[in-house]
Amino acid sequence: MASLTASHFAPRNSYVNSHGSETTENFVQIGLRSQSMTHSGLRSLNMVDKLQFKTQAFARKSVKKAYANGNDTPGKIVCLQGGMTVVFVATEVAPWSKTGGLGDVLGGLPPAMAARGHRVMTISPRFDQYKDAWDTCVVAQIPVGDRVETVRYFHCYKRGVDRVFVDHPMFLAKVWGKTGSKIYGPAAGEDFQDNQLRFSLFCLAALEAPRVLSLNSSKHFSGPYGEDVVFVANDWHTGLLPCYLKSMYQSRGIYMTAKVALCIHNIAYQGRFSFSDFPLLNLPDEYKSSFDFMDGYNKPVKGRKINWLKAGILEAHRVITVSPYYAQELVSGVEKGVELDNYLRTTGITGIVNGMDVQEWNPATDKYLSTKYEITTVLSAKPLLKEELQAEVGLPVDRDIPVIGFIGRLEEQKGSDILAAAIPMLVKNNVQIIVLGTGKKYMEKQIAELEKKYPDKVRGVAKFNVPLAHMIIAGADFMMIPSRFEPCGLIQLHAMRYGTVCIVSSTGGLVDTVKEGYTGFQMGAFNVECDVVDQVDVAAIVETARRALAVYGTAAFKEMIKNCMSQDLSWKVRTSQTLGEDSAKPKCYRQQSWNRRRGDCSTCQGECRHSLINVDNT
Ligand SMILES: Nc1ncnc2c1ncn2[C@@H]1O[C@H](COP(=O)(O)OP(=O)(O)O[C@H]2O[C@H](CO)[C@@H](O)[C@H](O)[C@H]2O)[C@@H](O)[C@H]1O
Repeated sequence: MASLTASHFAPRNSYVNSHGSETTENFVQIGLRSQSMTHSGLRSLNMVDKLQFKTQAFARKSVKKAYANGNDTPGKIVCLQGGMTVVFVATEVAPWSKTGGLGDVLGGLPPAMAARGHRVMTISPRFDQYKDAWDTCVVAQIPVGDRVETVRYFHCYKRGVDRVFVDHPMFLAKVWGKTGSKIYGPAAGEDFQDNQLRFSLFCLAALEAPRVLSLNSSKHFSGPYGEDVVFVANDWHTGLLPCYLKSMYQSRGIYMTAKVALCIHNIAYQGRFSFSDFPLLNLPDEYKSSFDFMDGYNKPVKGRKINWLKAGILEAHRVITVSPYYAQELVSGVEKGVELDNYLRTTGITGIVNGMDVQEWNPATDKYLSTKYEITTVLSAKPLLKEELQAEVGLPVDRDIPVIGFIGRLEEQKGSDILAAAIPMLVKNNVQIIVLGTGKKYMEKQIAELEKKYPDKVRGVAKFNVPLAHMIIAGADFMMIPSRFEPCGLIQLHAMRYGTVCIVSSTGGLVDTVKEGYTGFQMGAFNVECDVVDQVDVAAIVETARRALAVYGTAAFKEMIKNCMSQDLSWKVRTSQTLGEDSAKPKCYRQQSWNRRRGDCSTCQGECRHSLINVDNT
């Protein structure tokens, strides 16, 4: 069976050449949880506590008090003397830069951390002239390849977080914009030739920032961040960060207490390059073995390679990922671990489910919706929003026709090709299907052809369109998420918050967050082979959609809408859930009795899906 490594994945994280990027989060969650007043939380903190958690009791008490008082903004919160200094490093930070979920997480998690009393910075490239970020006039000289480059730091302070942007022509001159695929390459699926130099420069600039910037926007903190820092690196682009920390700083007595947590948002993108490129990275030879990698692919060169993500995994102090079930999948074997499973089994990996940004995604205040709503008004608001959505995309306007939405990159991970194969059968039902996504050209074409064939039933919008994404999330009755694999997935969280019932494949975070018959419908795990569309999976989509459509409009469906909306899916609650009471419940780490259709485990009656899977050998 072809592994997920094959060059199936598109651009933004291109694949065997340069690759995806995303966020940071789990580690933060660890930090959050560390204050969540549970034993297990503190236990799983063992890395963090070595860093800065010197006054845990005080911190826990203060946070408890702050939340008891309803405080959730940094302006109001008690300043925690025992809090951490956390620096998130990622190529995307919404709303300034975003091609997918990485940007979302970097947008939402840091403010949640700050609200807990931590001092929090994010660092990302300055891809555009962001109107709210000012030139600090601080520059740094950064060795990159065989030359030295000057970077400038731009800054703004939002929701308690120092947002820092690294300015250099390798970012801004190439991209000029926040959502284009040009963050990683000139077009979808292509990488910039100099991506290794770009992200090497970015990692070093990120390591300099906490030392050279003196930031004073916060009421609670001022001056440089200093050296007692927890860096949260995200995905392969930041895999060099722990290597540089050790080789260029700690070897000189700097950052001696600093640590790096590496968060994997998507292991399919690893940053594999020719082995002969190693000297470009300015690392001592002793690091070669951490990068050394053999695979059977010819991209970008045949044979021996360097692998940035592998090095990040081996050199970071801790490895985390975005859901417990994905953590399990990553260590389960070569297919889902994409040839890094054996290293992860050695280092250990902790999975903590993502939260979502409940400010950006709030049906009660959503600026893209003409009708705002919450749980008590959802049943009257949704039909209106559905009609608007139908009119917007040019489908027949009829509130009684159930609408299924799909939002995501059109590529194998997201299973848009499986959905396309299922659509001719799906449209035999009384249903409309709206697909919003960009990605591989042949998949965009597939959707366009289906639209031509079924003009009254199918719409495909091949654009990155945030307002329309909000309209679909609110106006659709169901959200279809047929991913071959899904580390966590944010679409289903957004959808549930808006009372839109999800139909999901049983993988990664979709297993952890969508409960069969209660908040959605599970389709079972799909074949991860990317170069085939498995007819069993097509049938699973058709059969599950039929099951969901049969419930549409019934009292049970209304109940599901309410179940979805009554969950708190924010970062705040996520963190306390995962490290809090759920970690005390019985766990089924292997989920041997997993029922792929029902989406739960008969041994634990589903409880295992909320447990913290800590595959930790350290
Ligand atoms: N055409 C379009 N127009 C407008 N908006 C669009 C869009 N296509 C996608 N989006 C938006 O981009 C985000 C995608 O979120 P996903 O969780 O699917 O992320 P992705 O796969 O990129 O991220 C990876 O990282 C995240 C974060 O850890 C994991 O949840 C996920 O499983 C992993 O694959 C959503 O906010 C969605 O609305």
